[in-house]
Amino acid sequence: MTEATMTGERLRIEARHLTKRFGDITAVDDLGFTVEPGRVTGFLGPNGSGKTTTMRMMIGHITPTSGSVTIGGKRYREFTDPSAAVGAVFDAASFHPDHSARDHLRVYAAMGGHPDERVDELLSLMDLTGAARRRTRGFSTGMRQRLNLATALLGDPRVLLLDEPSNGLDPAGTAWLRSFLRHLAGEGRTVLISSHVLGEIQQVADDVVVIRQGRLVTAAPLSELSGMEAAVLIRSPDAEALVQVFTRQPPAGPEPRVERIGPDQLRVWGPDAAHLADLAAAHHLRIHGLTTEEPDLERLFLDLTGSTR
Ligand SMILES: Nc1ncnc2c1ncn2[C@@H]1O[C@H](COP(=O)(O)OP(=O)(O)OP(=O)(O)O)[C@@H](O)[C@H]1O
Repeated sequence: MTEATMTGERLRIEARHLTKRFGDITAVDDLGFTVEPGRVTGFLGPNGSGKTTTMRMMIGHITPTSGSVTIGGKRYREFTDPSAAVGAVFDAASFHPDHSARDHLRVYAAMGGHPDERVDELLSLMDLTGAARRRTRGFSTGMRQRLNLATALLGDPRVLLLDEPSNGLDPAGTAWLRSFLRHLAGEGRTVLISSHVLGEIQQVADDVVVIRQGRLVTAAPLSELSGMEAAVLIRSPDAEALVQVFTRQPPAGPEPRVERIGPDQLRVWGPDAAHLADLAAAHHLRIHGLTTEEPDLERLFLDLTGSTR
């Protein structure tokens, strides 16, 4: 039986053993992950790793070879009003060049049974009211992206899927998109955004799902991923003595892991810079430089996905 999507419903996406083969190519390979409502999830992987194929399977554009992906426990086709459940933006979305932004939205609104007022609401929300009557052929990439987004939002969906939405956006457009997505997640919606560059989603994602060659590499909160890398770089003429102190009399809190990276340099993971400096001072050991190294998430991502830069 099918049911209408209720306002405020929280819909979790669940992929189980999801697999898609195109002839000899296995684009998606036994993939399992969940995407939680109320959060922004980054879907990451190098070019050709299967992100678009996976997202197209979520909305029934592509049929899985085996396994399943459900939204709120249902397959996309089981929703009586799919546009109220899921909105999707794919790169390839195109507009009739001679149609205005308003015409374009009206066509889609009519198809989905949405009133014309919704079109004006979205034009305003997307800051396109001023361009509503202009033909889309003259639209900038940013305007096209916003029109794509408006189209996906016509049914006020509880789940939003965005495939590489930052492509071609300027910094202002990217910042706007980030705050908009955060706002949608704050309303309990499920937001999945794909990218092949971690930096693009690092500032917006709560969780990440990383894939490589169609297989899951990791699925975790972004904070856990960054936690793996935090380090303090210490320059000291007493480096050897510091190693002894840190390993034999560790400070309270996380246990230090120490790497000697030169005669007078150490890298320490675990305790923060203040703890390490206090410990050195307590043992009258000299510190000439102390830097907290921001975790290089991009490096980590490239390592995880086996890419190079
Ligand atoms: N219709 C198709 N027929 C044959 N092979 C396909 C088809 N669609 C995708 N593929 C192949 O499946 C693999 C995964 O492609 P997909 O587009 O899903 O990856 P992606 O991670 O979205 O990449 P990108 O970041 O470049 O968009 C690739 O090897 C691609 O060439």
